[in-house]
Amino acid sequence: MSKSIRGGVPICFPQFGRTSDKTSPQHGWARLNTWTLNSQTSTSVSMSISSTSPSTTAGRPIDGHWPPNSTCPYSTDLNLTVSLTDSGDLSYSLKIINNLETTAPFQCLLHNYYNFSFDDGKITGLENYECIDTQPRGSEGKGMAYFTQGPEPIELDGEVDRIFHPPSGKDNLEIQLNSSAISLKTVIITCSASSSTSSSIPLSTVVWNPYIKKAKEMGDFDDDGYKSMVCVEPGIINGLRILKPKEEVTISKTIHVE
Ligand SMILES: O=P(O)(O)OC[C@H]1O[C@H](O)[C@H](O)[C@@H](O)[C@@H]1O
Repeated sequence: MSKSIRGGVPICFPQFGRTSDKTSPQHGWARLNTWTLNSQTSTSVSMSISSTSPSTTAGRPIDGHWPPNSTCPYSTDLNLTVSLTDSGDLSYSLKIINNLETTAPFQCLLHNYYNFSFDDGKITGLENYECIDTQPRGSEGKGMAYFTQGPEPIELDGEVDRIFHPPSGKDNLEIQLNSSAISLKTVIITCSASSSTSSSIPLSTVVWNPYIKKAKEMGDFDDDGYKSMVCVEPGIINGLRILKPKEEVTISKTIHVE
């Protein structure tokens, strides 16, 4: 097992964050293990990883579904294709496959890092989402704050670590980033998820910037690295989603700059 890179798009699977099982790594095993390169062209690359591969370690799933030290009851494969489209967009397709005749609970999140200016960056597209703010400001002090995101853009003003769940009926994400880090161009992130056994799956997202103190605490991050980045992390993280027997779930994401 290795350390995940801090940049690009680490894949968080089968959970986002930590579980009460302290032996289970933060954000799961998928970003910590080596993926197999399956095919490559000048504009695309396809790779995969399997929970049952002998080289995949720390493959513990989420609480209550896989007791510590038990044999893995699941067999899930992840197939990822990243490609550059004819119009210059970057496109991701991540397929999560349950190989068994039993169910398998999971969460999955694409932990994208973007070049972004802390000072003037603006994030839009999350109005009416239900926000869980893990780093609330002012009188709310420590703990969590819960609110509905208004129409105003999200700006960075300190440590930001917020989870946004969509309002009913809004399954697909479309988020815009604007900042001088990208010459005030707009980065448009669109993301959707579907299943082989049902229609679309609602997508949540996390917005994260570590700010000064956390940036200093992270050994693999420049002290002032927080000034030029933001993570916008779409995923299936509103509770656990249960993969049905043999079900396949696909998360598709496109990054477009205009
Ligand atoms: O340091 P990592 O394990 O890569 O996690 C980096 C960050 O990921 C997400 O954005 C979480 O919401 C943050 O709480 C966490 O700090």
